[in-house]
Amino acid sequence: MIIITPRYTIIENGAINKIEEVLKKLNLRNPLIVTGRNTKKYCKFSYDVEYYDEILNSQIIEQKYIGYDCIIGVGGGRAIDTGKYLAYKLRIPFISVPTTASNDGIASPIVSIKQPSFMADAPIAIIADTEIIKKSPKRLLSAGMGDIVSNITAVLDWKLAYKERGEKYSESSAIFSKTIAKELISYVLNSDLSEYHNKLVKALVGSGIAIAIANSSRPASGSEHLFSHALDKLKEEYNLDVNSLHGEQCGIGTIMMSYLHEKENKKLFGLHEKIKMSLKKVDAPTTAKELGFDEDIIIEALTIAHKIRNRWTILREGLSREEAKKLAEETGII
Ligand SMILES: NC(=O)C1=CN([C@@H]2O[C@H](COP(=O)(O)OP(=O)(O)OC[C@H]3O[C@@H](n4cnc5c(N)ncnc54)[C@H](O)[C@@H]3O)[C@@H](O)[C@H]2O)C=CC1
Ligand SMILES: O=C(CO)COP(=O)(O)O
Ligand SMILES: [Zn+2]
Repeated sequence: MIIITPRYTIIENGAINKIEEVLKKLNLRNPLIVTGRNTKKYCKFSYDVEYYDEILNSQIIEQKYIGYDCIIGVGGGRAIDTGKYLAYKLRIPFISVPTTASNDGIASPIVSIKQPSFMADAPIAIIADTEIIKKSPKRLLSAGMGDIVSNITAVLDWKLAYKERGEKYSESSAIFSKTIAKELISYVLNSDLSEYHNKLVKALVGSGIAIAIANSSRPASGSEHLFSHALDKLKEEYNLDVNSLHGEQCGIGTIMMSYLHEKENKKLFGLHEKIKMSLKKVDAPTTAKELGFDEDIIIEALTIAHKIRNRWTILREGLSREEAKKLAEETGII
């Protein structure tokens, strides 16, 4: 197995000014920037720029991109994912420049534009400017916490799949991923959050690297992500006007899935309450109402989540409507 991890990871104030230096070190000369409309203002370089939504809405014709020797993704999760995808299609390196810390796609080798997600290559470099990230909308930084607490249930699910289904499992990736989440939860619950944005970016980068080492999203995506993907599916199917974020949905999913794990393992007693408290402390949503969904949608998402992909989790063969309603009620989501 080949494990690809970033060669340069710069996480500091003003890091964006180091792009040229990093390009030089990597012997790259002609990048194409992929960004969004809200983040174009950070692309003050003399390189060509394309909007990620335009790339997603058109067919990628390789001839159009001849001459570029790398892609730089500047923005939130969608811009980064689109840049990563384009780089993968063109077989050129990808440099990740997050302008916020809303999910662990910053460093992961995964492209998750649509389900099922797929393994591309990890970024060759990550340039995370903490000055820009700190100023990004608070809501995006709260969502990032949801994508990190997810690691707790993702790892519990992964171990369950190993025990009940003999799935390949890596204890080192699992411990790495789980520790990242535990440390951030502990920091959030016991601090004034003055360094939250810094710790969050590092946690998200670590989580992406755990995915790269495992060569699977297993360390960071379990039943809580299945629930989030199910919500995305229902949003599209019913054309719902809800602008919930990936990390926010995953956070709510983690509260519910950790409760299911607690019921099967007394040692985990109190886990879902602790996760909920950490989400509340950073102002992330912890109820269906705060997330923007009707109760019925939450229940439906819980009943279809196990069918999203072939991934064994605490949901096993699925929840009935009654079980789903009870779970959402008992955890205070509805
Ligand atoms: N590849 C992977 O491993 C992963 C990929 N994802 C994907 O990421 C996407 C979600 O990403 P999100 O960042 O939650 O949403 P998003 O990419 O839609 O960003 C939300 C909004 O925030 C704006 N934004 C970003 N930085 C900003 C800044 N500094 N100032 C002002 N506005 C800013 C963006 O322009 C966008 O309008 C989903 O498509 C999800 O599937 C999520 C997790 C992991
Ligand atoms: O969101 C992710 C990890 O945080 C990506 O995982 P998926 O494989 O579930 O798309
Ligand atoms: Zn995620």
